[in-house]
Amino acid sequence: MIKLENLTKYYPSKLGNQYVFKDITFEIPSNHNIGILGSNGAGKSTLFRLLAGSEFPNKGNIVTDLNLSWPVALMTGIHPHMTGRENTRFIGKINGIADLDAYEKRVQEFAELGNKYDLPVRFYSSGMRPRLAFACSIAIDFDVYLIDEVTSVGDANFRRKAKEALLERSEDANVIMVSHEMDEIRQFCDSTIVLDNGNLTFYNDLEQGIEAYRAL
Ligand SMILES: Nc1ncnc2c1ncn2[C@@H]1O[C@H](COP(=O)(O)OP(=O)(O)OP(=O)(O)O)[C@@H](O)[C@H]1O
Repeated sequence: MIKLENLTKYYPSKLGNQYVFKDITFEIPSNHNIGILGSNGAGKSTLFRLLAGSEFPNKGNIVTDLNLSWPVALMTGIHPHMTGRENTRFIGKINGIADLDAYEKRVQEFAELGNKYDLPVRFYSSGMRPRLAFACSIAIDFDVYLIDEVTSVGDANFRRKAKEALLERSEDANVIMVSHEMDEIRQFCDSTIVLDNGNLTFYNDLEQGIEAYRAL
């Protein structure tokens, strides 16, 4: 269960507070793979950051009994001055992984960074960083994976591998995904939430949701 309770989120600006969500109460249905759809600026990434706990609401709460990932492709929690290996162990530790050696090995194998795994992340290319972040996330058994544009992770080969890993994981876990690619939404999701003007609408029928989004 993930509940948004009287949730308000705004960003202060010189034009006044810019509200993304105003006093929203909404339950994100469990046991669904959900695509979040909405126009540019509708609040998809903001919702993700709130779900992942990397930002807080101005008012209200998000209540959940599930273990949610951080947004998978994003660099949340990766420290540029630490090596890939050090980041992995740090992330493993804060996520309560008991066997850190096994976790480190899984991440190393999946990320395929070669000897760069032992260099500080600030020396990584822009494609290598999300590979590390993705590997750190997929190697943890979360209940729900928050996926922001999986198409943006690494090169074509890595993207294929990332998609396969996610599809495999979605047999036991669920995904909540933001993507502007409807093929990707169809591949991973069975339902959608459409964001429009600060409102969230759940569509149990994926195609109906895509149609509603296109009609915006
Ligand atoms: N850090 C911030 N400071 C100020 N305003 C912000 C900040 N982050 C987001 N916003 C504003 O909040 C609104 C929602 O932005 P958000 O990035 O969540 O939209 P989105 O649906 O993910 O858009 P896109 O499809 O373009 O990625 C926008 O109006 C944006 O300008």
